[in-house]
Amino acid sequence: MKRKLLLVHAHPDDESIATGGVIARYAAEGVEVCVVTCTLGEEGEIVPPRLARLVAAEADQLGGYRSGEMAAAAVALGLTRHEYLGGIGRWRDSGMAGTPAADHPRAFTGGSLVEQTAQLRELIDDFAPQVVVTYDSFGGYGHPDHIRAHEITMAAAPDAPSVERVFHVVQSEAALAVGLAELRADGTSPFRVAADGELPSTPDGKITTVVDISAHRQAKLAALRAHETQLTVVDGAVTHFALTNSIAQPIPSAEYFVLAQGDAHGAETDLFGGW
Ligand SMILES: CC(=O)N[C@H]1[C@@H](O[C@@H]2[C@H](O)[C@H](O)[C@@H](O)[C@H](O)[C@H]2O)O[C@H](CO)[C@@H](O)[C@@H]1O
Ligand SMILES: [Zn+2]
Repeated sequence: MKRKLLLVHAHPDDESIATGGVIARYAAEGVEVCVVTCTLGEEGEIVPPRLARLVAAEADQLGGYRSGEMAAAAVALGLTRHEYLGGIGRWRDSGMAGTPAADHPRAFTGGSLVEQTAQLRELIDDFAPQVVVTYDSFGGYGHPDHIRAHEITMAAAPDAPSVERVFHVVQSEAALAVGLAELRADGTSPFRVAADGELPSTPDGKITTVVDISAHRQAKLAALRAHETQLTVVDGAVTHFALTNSIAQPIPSAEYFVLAQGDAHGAETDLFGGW
């Protein structure tokens, strides 16, 4: 049976930041991979000064520009199917918690949970994945759109006939600490290295699945570079990245998951393991 993996993300860039390695790995292994992105990331900040006026408060063109970044990242990852929830432009980036963007009439978090869940379920029934990946209930770091993406996925996926496993992608506490220590020891990052405990992570005792993505790290880096409005990739002794907040973050050679539903047998190092 053809293996199929579906990943549900909030903004263009999340697919590469959180799961770029597993997308590249499984696509290379012949798994059919589909990413659903819930918004166009219209409310994002912008790194390159030459693009600064695209922001929502000025030309309000960032969403369209990021759709192009998303397409380029898909090519870098070997991703062959990408969907926007409800169709491109249906749901708008709600902004960080507490910002007025949440009041926009098309804001993702202001939309109907029932409608959005039905839109996702329609995609799941059409694609028929055995494995579905999204964020944990905190959305990874608390962004309202990430939390809503978790909510609709956990409403739509578990009882879909094809779905056998649902995973939450998380940051490994241990891998993050090692990566930050390497960045501090290297001492050459142009960005501030996050302090221990500053970035959200999951205790490794809760992690069920560690997928080695070292063979696909270059594809992940290329996909990250495609999202130039949102982040900077720093090449060097310790290749790392920083979002628009200019906080240096490591790029581990594995991606980490917590099995939220399904049979854990054989899933220690492979989302499809044991089958
Ligand atoms: C990775 C991610 O989810 N990015 C979101 C996030 O962007 C952050 C936001 O602009 C914050 O104010 C910055 O300090 C941080 O560096 C950014 O990563 O929220 C944006 C607005 O909702 C969203 O467009 C972006 O994809
Ligand atoms: Zn996001």
